[in-house]
Amino acid sequence: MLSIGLAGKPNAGKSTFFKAATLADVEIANYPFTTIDANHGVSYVRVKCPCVELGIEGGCGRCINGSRFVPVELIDVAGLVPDAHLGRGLGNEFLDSLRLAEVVIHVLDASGSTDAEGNPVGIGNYDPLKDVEFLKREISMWLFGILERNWTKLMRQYTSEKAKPEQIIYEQLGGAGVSDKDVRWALSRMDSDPATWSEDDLRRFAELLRQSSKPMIIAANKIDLAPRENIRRLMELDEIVVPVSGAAEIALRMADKAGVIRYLPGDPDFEIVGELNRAQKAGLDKIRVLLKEYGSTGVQECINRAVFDLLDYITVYPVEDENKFTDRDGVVLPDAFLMKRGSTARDLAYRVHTELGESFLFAIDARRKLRVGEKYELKDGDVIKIVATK
Ligand SMILES: Nc1nc2c(ncn2[C@@H]2O[C@H](COP(=O)(O)OP(=O)(O)OP(=O)(O)O)[C@@H](O)[C@H]2O)c(=O)[nH]1
Ligand SMILES: [Mg+2]
Repeated sequence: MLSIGLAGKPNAGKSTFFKAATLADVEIANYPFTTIDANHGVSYVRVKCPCVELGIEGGCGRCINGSRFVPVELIDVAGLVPDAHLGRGLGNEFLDSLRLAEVVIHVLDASGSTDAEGNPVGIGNYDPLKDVEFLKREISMWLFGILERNWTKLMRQYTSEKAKPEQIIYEQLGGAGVSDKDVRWALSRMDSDPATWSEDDLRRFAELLRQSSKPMIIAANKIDLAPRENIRRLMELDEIVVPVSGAAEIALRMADKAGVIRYLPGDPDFEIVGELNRAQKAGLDKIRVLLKEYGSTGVQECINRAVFDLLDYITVYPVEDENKFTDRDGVVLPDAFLMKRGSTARDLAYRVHTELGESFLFAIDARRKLRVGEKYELKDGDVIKIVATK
């Protein structure tokens, strides 16, 4: 499953975001290092279900009013402080939790109520813009550290055994979730032979690897507390910044679960359907004002943008019957798969089952009832039947 890391300084609201997005019961508190061991959980991207466009009567049964939720893994990492890569605040161990993450949501306390180390200082007493860059540096220096440890040996291997540098570097970084494509891309951006690199060159290379292997989106969290000026300044940055209130999302999801409101993650509003006491009503009224101003709580938007904008994934729907859009048992649109843009019909076959990939003959684009070959590039929302020899 695709993995998304939640990272940032202590007390920024990572576990709150995690709880909001997974409804897992995790510890949340207003002091640094509440989380020590990373939390892993399942959250979802929200997509438009094809059953609406396909005119399937009564819907498909797998979506809620045309919104389909496709699972992704979320990792709530312990708080990172500046110089974490040198081991400060157990930083190295904490950074290791990001190994599996393909993309990072940088949870940032936009209210300015916590300092660089996550200590509470009162709203507006810290400039959140100061936190924007530090996480990139920590992650790239962590990658640098992994490379530097064996660099001399690696380069000796490269020059004496004439091994390919991309292979050697990839193997060294394999466990850090860096792909061979990331390594090739970063190498292509360097203008000299790795054997001649200075320490600064290696640092620059590590930052390129970071950009490629752990792209980042900023969740400007605690918008319910934040001075508007902070949000405005963050939004002006040359970064993807999403205004977020993890706390508001938890309140809405819990109220929905309790049956007092109707709310779907990512919705711009909610409907009150149950009995509320005065305090609950006041709390929800406040959240409604926030939703009006920002469009949503931002939690779902962060997850969606991380997966679709940064990682460039698409959603495809394999079926067995191209006319009824069902599987063998008659279930309509049974599965939704997240795949990298550029994936082919054959890649989808492999994804469904290795055997299906191996015995692939052709595929049928079920929307157009059109036969396509193995190299057919899948499009977002495609409904595909695979035809194989077995
Ligand atoms: N008002 C408000 N408070 C929030 C929000 N998100 C988190 N908080 C509060 O911020 C504090 C820290 O939240 P956590 O989720 O524990 O933060 P963390 O980043 O996981 O912290 P560590 O595990 O210590 O690194 C808690 O008091 C939360 O209630 C938010 O959107 N709005
Ligand atoms: Mg935490």
